[in-house]
Amino acid sequence: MLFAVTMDVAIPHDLDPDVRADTLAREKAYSQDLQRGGEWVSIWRCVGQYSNLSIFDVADNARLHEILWNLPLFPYMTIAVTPLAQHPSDIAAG
Ligand SMILES: O=C(O)C[C@H]1C=CC(=O)O1
Repeated sequence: MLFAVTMDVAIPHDLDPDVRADTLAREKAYSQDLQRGGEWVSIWRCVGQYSNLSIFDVADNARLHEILWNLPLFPYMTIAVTPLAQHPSDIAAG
């Protein structure tokens, strides 16, 4: 199942710098592991925002929830999920 997910990040300015650095490093490793595994298909920076738009290809809603819930930055994110379906005009779909 395909999902488009936007993640808006708002890390508190007074967060301990070591905690911030550790959280960001764990977030990057977590994201890249899932990208290598094929579930996190792509990640794009939303221009001018501390925000990304990502495409996920996962087994079901529960799996996407598990992935998002375990993001190291989850406590500092506002997340929006859009389920995707094939578009009838998509030439790649045949
Ligand atoms: O920078 C971000 O958009 C937040 C986050 C999501 C994955 C990742 O590596 O960082």
